[in-house]
Amino acid sequence: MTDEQIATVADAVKTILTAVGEDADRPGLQETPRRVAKAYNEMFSSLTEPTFTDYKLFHETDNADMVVVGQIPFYSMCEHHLLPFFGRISVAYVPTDGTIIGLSKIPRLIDFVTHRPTVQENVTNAIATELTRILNPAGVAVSVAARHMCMEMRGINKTGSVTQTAKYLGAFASDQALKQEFLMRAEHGNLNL
Ligand SMILES: Nc1nc2c(ncn2[C@@H]2O[C@H](COP(=O)(O)OP(=O)(O)OP(=O)(O)O)[C@@H](O)[C@H]2O)c(=O)[nH]1
Ligand SMILES: [Zn+2]
Repeated sequence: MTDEQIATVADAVKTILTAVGEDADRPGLQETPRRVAKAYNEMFSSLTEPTFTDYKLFHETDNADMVVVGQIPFYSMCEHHLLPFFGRISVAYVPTDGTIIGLSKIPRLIDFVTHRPTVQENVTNAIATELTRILNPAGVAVSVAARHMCMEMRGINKTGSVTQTAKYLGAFASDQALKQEFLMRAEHGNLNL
């Protein structure tokens, strides 16, 4: 966000504090609007990036087995309440023609799709869609498990409930054994590390 956008968000936060009945000028709150604006600048950082471009592809392997990156932590904000949802994402793809992506770029892609107001289903689908665009792989699998603060600290108040979503494309959609192997490796493959 620009300095002007940060100032606008800070003004809006001060308005909210006053509207809910706080004294926005009391000492403990004087810096709060600007802190919240800076926090939003981090949490919504990908709104200033139109597309995900920060990746390199390699063609150094003839490996056609699935690559699994499991249990990647993420934080996002639900677009309905602007409250956090967070959890873990497991991603797998089956390379085509030995084309692979730098491993760190998968968590970077997760940051790109989660650092904006969104819903869990969109996070799940966007990761699968972007990896398909980038890698044209033989298959993509994405599994997301998350806790939603809008279901825990307000509303229905169900503490600890876990929402699970998944997207399977290509070989993972057509081959049940491959899907099962992904789920097994994503959930249990790192227990001894
Ligand atoms: N499908 C989906 N729903 C979500 C997600 N995050 C929040 N929600 C839901 O969005 C819905 C918004 O429903 P509304 O009825 O418009 O809002 P509300 O009155 O605050 O709903 P309650 O949470 O039931 O009090 C709620 O059911 C939330 O649980 C998400 O990632 N995916
Ligand atoms: Zn919500």
